This record gives sequence, structure tokens and C-alpha cells, in this order.
Amino acid sequence: MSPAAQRALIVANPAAGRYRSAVVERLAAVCRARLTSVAVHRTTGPGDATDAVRRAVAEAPAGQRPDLVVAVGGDGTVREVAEGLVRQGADDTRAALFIVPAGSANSDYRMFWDDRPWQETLSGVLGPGHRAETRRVDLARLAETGAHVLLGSCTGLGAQILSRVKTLPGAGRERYARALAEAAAGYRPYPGRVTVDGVPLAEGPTILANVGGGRYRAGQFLLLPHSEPDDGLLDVCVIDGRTDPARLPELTRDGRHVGLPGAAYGRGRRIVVERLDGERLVLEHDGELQDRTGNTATFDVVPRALPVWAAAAP
Ligand SMILES: Nc1ncnc2c1ncn2[C@@H]1O[C@H](COP(=O)(O)OP(=O)(O)OP(=O)(O)O)[C@@H](O)[C@H]1O
Repeated sequence: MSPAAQRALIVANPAAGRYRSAVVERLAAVCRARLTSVAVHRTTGPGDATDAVRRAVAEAPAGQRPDLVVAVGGDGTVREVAEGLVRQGADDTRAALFIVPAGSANSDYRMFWDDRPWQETLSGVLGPGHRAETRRVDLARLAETGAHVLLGSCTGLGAQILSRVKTLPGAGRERYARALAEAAAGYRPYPGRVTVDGVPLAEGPTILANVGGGRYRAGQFLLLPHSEPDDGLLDVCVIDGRTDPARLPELTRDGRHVGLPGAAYGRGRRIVVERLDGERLVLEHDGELQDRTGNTATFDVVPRALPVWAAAAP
């Protein structure tokens, strides 16, 4: 059984798509009723969540460090909190992450709790603990930037929808569904190659390559149906130019794309994704577009790097 938490740090992003201050207040009250100490930090901008977590886990005396860090936000916030947590020491006193979904897509939350209400899942974390456990989850390290990836990274069409989604009204998963449908119409594949542990997996016209991580992207597209978050390996799926991009929402809704001639699926420790015509590879990870990469992205697994509260195995 995972040890019960005693000291919580709540890191909340007021700019996340479905943030409400009442949720943070309710969460803090529930934690205060059960734990020895509870601190709340509201983020001020990009990168602040990482800094706040790093300060809390590195600078406080050992007996005062949080053993539970709650990220209130979407996948971007969760990744920033994970980045702060991954640098803590490798001993068993490491703080574990719990997610309260307050973003637009909330794919990370779905990975660990399958969309159960957070109030219910939190009570498993704070209570006797038979319904929740900490899992040591794999991360990927993107060599070109040094950043850690939790949910996954996608190129091509999967990255392009992020600029489109910002122009659409609303804040939920349906906005991503509309963005994908719009971006898919008329999308032109790029010349790409994906290599897994030095062995080519796919080469040619590419619609997207998704590396991870989480099974679902945008909270709803089951791009990596075989992914296990703590198997020490990264999964990758490449959709090539034989697939009609307009069919992707339907095919990836339940993972039917895997096994079709236009999809390749692999698993390994190092995954290299390239664009071969000299143009920049359009790439996102954890729901944020990346502009510091060139035409290659190299993902190395960091096995079992992040303790996360998740549903207990049945
Ligand atoms: N105070 C702030 N003002 C503006 N942006 C912020 C602030 N604090 C954090 N951020 C940034 O907001 C970004 C978006 O947050 P997040 O991804 O959690 O929400 P979302 O986009 O609604 O959710 P999802 O990724 O699940 O769709 C994060 O990458 C983070 O860097």
C-alpha cells in the first residue's frame, strides 16, 4: 500500500481553460481537514509551476517538504509540475503528483483516473488508500531542449491543431475535435522518418508521429492504445500519407487506426522523429507548441522517473 500523504503543495493555474477559484478553495479545505500542512501556489505565467515545485521540494528542510503535489490545471500545467518534481532526489521520500483536471483536454488526468470525478479519486488518495496507489511513471526527455515529456509529443497535423484551437470559441475537448476536423481538411503530409532504437519504423509522406506516454491525446483520441505508463518504454504511432486525414477523428476515437496499412506502431527506449526536406519539424509536447527544435526530435525514455497517484490496479 502507498504511504499516506501528510504535507501538500497545491499548484493552480488560473489561466487553465476550466479553472475556477472555488475548486481550489474546496480542494484546499478537503486537504486541510486530512493533512498536517497545506500550501497553495497560484501560477503567474509559463514556467512558474516548475520553479514553485522545485523550490518546495529542494529548499525546505526534509521534515517540511511536501509529499503530495497537486496540479490544478490542464496538461501544460501538469507537465510543468512534473518538470519540477523530476529533479528531486531518487529516494523513497519523493513527493507524488496528483492531478485535479482544470484544463481544456485533461489527457493526463484521463491516463491515471479514466475521467472519474476528482473529488472521488482524491478521497482514495487521502483516505485509507485501497483505491489509489502511487505509480512510478516513465517520462521522455526531449534531447534538443532538455525538457521532460509526460503526456506525449506529436508532429504534423497533431501539432497544427494547437494553433487552430486557440481561434475557436469554447474551452473543452469538443474544441479540439473541431480543430482536428478543420485542420485535417486539406492537410498535406510532410516527408518524414521515425526510428526506434536505431531501427527505421516508417519513412515517407507523414501525417503525424505521436510519441508517448498517454494513450489519449486531446482527451479523446486513442493514438497509443497499447501504451503502459510505467513499462520503461516509449510508444510511437506514425500515420502516413495512405490514410485520409479527414478519417483520423473517426479512426483514432477507439484505436482502430492501429493495424491499418497507413499506420505503424512501435515501442522502444530512444525514438527519433525527423523531417527530411530541410524544413522545421512542426512539433508539440504536452499540448504546447515547441519552437526551439529544428528538423529532428530525439526522445529518450527516463524510466519510472515520476511518482504519480493513480487508480489502484483491480
Ligand atoms: N498566470 C498565468 N497566466 C498565463 N498563462 C499561465 C499562467 N500560469 C501558467 N500559465 C501557462 O498556461 C498554459 C496553459 O495551461 P494548461 O495547459 O494547463 O491549460 P489548458 O491549455 O486549458 O489545458 P489542456 O492542455 O489540458 O488543454 C501552461 O502552459 C502554463 O505555462
